[in-house]
Amino acid sequence: MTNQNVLVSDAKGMAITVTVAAKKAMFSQSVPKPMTEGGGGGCFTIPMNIKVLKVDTEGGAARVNAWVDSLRASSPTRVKSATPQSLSETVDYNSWTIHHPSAMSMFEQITNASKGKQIVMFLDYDGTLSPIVEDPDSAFMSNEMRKAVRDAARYFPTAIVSGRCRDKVYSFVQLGELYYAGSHGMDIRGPSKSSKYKNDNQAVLFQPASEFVPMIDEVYKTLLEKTRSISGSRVENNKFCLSVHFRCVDEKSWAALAEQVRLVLNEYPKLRLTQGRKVLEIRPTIKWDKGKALEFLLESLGYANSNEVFPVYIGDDRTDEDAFKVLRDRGQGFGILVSKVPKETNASYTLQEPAEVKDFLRRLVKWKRLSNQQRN
Ligand SMILES: O=P(O)(O)OC[C@H]1O[C@H](O[C@H]2O[C@H](CO)[C@@H](O)[C@H](O)[C@H]2O)[C@H](O)[C@@H](O)[C@@H]1O
Repeated sequence: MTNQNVLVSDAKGMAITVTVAAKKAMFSQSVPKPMTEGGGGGCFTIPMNIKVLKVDTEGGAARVNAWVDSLRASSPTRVKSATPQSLSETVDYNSWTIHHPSAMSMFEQITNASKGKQIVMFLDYDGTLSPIVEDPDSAFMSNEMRKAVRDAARYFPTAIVSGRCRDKVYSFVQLGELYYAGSHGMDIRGPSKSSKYKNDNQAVLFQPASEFVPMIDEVYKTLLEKTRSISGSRVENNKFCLSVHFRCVDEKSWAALAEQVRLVLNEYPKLRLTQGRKVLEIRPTIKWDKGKALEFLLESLGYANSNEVFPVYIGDDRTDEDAFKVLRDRGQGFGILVSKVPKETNASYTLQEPAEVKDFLRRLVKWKRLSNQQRN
């Protein structure tokens, strides 16, 4: 892969800048070749591919039930406590943490593995920087978390990688010095504020799904109409993708809501479904996800084929697994899953909740400051 930029056109014929490797990854079947050198963090992983929920016209009821079961399994209704309650929960939890230890308890091993390399930080938003709340418009991040992210960005190039629309996630984070990859990586922008990592000759702007915007708008309007009678349902327009929220819907109506999604999607074979935390996400069938966005950003930062980079990706969602898998396949850096409950994951380490993410970022900044002082 090279770090050379090329111009391609979006649907409106506007020139946008993409790197050669990103263009290749987007339009070909092949995934960029995994790196075999420069491995960093430990990888105790259970191989797992993110579930892409298939849309078919037959067996609709079975399909809808499978989605609902999958939504339930991936987003436990209530976590009573951070610590497991029953003996079997304790056994499950303990064996899971052997394979995915806490990033706080493994802090020294992590920083040792990163020595001599540039840490690049990738942060998911919902459930990672902000706690999960019922109203998606109120998922604010605390000022302490903002400060922790700002401090981290002083030492490490930092990107927010979110399923949200880029403008929306920017309005929550409000830090101009970061990279933002909104709509599951389908809308990437570099820092707007001066940053020591920004390369002005290489404006990062990438929107691989722009031709889908009219279709997404159409589906958004149709879904709003079709789901209006389902109390608590909500459809969120994330520009290049949509989220259909189940969180405030009575579980008895989940199948009805999922059925509406299925019926609408039957008309759009160029769209696919993925799922997050009590949410079904509708997005274009292009080969682009958070993992591809991570690779694109690394390349834009000049680390396409470098052994001197140590990417750290922190996320809580199934869609973050694409990025964890990229890091595992590259054997570079590591993923950290934010979760209080055992989950299948390609992440190497875990943190329990956003408060721990903040502590981890603070500790990393403190460690970096100290090691810089010792060097000078
Ligand atoms: O990639 P992310 O930044 O994690 O975004 C994924 C989805 O996050 C939001 O939904 C989730 O958080 C909401 C607020 O806490 C919560 O109400 C919802 O149940 C969660 O699924 C966002 O609203 C979605 O559009 C994103 O796709």
